[in-house]
Amino acid sequence: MAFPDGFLWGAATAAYQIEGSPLADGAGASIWHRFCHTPGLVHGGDTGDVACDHYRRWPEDIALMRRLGLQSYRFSIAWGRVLPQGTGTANSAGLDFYERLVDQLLEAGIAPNATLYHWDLPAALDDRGGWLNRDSADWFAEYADLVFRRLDGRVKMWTTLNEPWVVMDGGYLSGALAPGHRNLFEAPIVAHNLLRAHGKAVQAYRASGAHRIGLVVNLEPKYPASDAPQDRVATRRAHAYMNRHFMDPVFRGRYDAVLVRMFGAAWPAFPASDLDLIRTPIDFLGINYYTRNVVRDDAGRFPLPVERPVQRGATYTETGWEVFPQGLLDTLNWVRTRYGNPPVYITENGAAFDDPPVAQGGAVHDALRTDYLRQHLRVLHRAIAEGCDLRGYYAWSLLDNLEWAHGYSKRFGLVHVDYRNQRRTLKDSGAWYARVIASNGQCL
Ligand SMILES: OC[C@@H]1[C@@H](O)[C@H](O)[C@@H](O)c2[nH]c(CCc3ccccc3)c[n+]21
Repeated sequence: MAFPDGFLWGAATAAYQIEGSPLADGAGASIWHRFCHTPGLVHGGDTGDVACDHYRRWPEDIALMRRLGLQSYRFSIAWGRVLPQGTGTANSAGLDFYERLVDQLLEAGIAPNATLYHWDLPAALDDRGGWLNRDSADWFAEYADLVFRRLDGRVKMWTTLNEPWVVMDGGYLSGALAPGHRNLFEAPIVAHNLLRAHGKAVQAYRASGAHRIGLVVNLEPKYPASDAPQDRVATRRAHAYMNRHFMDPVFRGRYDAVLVRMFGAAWPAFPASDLDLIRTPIDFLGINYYTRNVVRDDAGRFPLPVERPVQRGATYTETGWEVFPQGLLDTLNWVRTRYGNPPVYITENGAAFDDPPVAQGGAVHDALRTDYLRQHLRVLHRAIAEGCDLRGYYAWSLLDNLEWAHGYSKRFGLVHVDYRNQRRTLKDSGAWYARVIASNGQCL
């Protein structure tokens, strides 16, 4: 099933998950450096101090990308390497690192796709209120403008934020992610400032940039556990809370009324002009898709109880997510019909399984991951046939890496990393993905 000519095949990573050396060469600490170094918050006390040592081994990792035949590589820039205090004086060593990485990617024929924010806020800005401070939108725009002026042209695909919903829900409601707050009143303020920051960065790009910029969202389709009214109402609420929460303001310039009602007294009165900023047009949407959510009656409780009722006969990943490729098709058709069929890249899709150990001679027979990826790529072909303007796909992830609060216990990589000696081993799924890319999906 060949994909359209020009369909872009890639793999994705994020700075704090792979780079290591978080304080090297003048870099400023991030909230994830602080979070990992706070006892009890991350599995096994794991930190990003070393991770995949990509800050030093990036030439070797670009060689791996060439071996996979990647046409594009999605990575994130650590704000604190570029601006150690988050604003003010730039750190040339930090900018140099990303400049060298980008130049070598281009040398290898791999198109860089740079994410400005993948959760690693400079700790110095968190000390000033972080995303709770309305000034955060200006701080982000200052950082974005600096990076655009240095790298735009060599980087031709930019995204502002990775998954503002996860930043809000994980960082300020469940507290499972940095900075670990649990405050219903903070969540909408953070979400709104993230969206304002996105809008200001897009406006900064329109002033100096010459290529394309978008936003990356995690979308998880919600299905009622039954036709019972209370299950259907709960499903609509879950859909409002995760999926329409950021898509509606960015593409339609207003928040979902169901969402506003759910927050009730915790929903502030935002200036109407903010929504004009937030809806500044973008060039493409990045969608991170992993699984679906079956929703049962939530009895009106809020924040929503996070539950995933087990689906008989389904396969589950090591992170407890049901393998449900149909949800990707449903999601893409929902975006197509509700938001005017914007150009879309799947900026993350992948799975953690209990991979077998590296076999003699260096192989990792991760058949479950290959099957997961194959099922989801087949669905993409159908989505294109049904009219979705789907431009490309990035597998999550190039490398096994730091899976946030799970530490190194969950492996998503197409390439296995032995953290004892940093040895990389191409998994069977990686070799298979290389064949998919070489055949433009024909072999699926
Ligand atoms: O969990 C796998 C990946 C992370 O390693 C990426 O950094 C992040 O962009 C990302 N997002 C999602 C889906 C949203 C989600 C994140 C965390 C927890 C639950 C859902 C899965 N992933």
